[in-house]
Amino acid sequence: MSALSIHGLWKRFGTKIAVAGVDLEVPAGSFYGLVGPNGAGKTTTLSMATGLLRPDFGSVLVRGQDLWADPPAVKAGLGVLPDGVRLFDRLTGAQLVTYAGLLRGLDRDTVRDRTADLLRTFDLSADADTLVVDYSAGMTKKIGLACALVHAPRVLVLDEPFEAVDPVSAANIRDILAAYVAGGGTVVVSSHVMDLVQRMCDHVAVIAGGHVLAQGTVDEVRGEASLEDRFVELVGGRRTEGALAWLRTSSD
Ligand SMILES: Nc1ncnc2c1ncn2[C@@H]1O[C@H](COP(=O)(O)OP(=O)(O)OP(=O)(O)O)[C@@H](O)[C@H]1O
Repeated sequence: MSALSIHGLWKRFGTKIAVAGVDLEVPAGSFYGLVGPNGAGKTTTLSMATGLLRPDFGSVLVRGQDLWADPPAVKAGLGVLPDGVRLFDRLTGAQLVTYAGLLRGLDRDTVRDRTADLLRTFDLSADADTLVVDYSAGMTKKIGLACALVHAPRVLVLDEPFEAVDPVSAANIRDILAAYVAGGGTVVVSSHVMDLVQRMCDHVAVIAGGHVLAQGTVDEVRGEASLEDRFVELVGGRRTEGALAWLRTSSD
């Protein structure tokens, strides 16, 4: 069974078609990368795939269950790190993770233990009592990830989890996610870092202009090339030649 199965997903904002008939099959137990240029429709797709944004058309099955038929029930099995959604940042880091755990129906003792574990793992124990509004961008990402993990979901959907995260924390997050996948979980991540996706993920989809251009195992999609070269080939768009001529100091 697929962990996530998306069929014919469409979303329009005014005259802008952000997602134009996206189909994705995320096998259970896979580490799935979603890549695409700015404005490709990744965040819109993931928002619809996680119950944050209602699609105009299309269906989303999470482990065989129709998400939009019963969002609260199906969302219970998902852990989500949305991109650009405001957290309740007037809470401290510890309060925010606690709140996320209680909201997911965990008992207080379990929430207390897991919150401490997560803060330690993400190197945030020293800032447990700092307001999230005062966190750096990378710390905010990590506390968001802790909130996504606290109820031990079977499927994790993470929109740009490594953005602004320092290299040591990124390596820790990679290890945590790899162990989670090894333990039977499924991870979907969007990222702009092709090298990271090539090394970390076993499956990948390339999306541009609201369409899926390629999907499959990383080796199938990249063929003989690196994922980055294949991405540029699929998406096109290297158009710097002759651009911004006025920026060159040699034109003085
Ligand atoms: N709420 C909205 N209202 C209007 N247009 C939107 C809205 N959200 C997204 N869009 C548009 O939909 C398109 C896809 O946006 P989306 O955020 O899904 O792209 P993305 O692939 O996540 O991009 P990036 O890599 O830059 O984060 C863009 O053209 C964007 O301007």
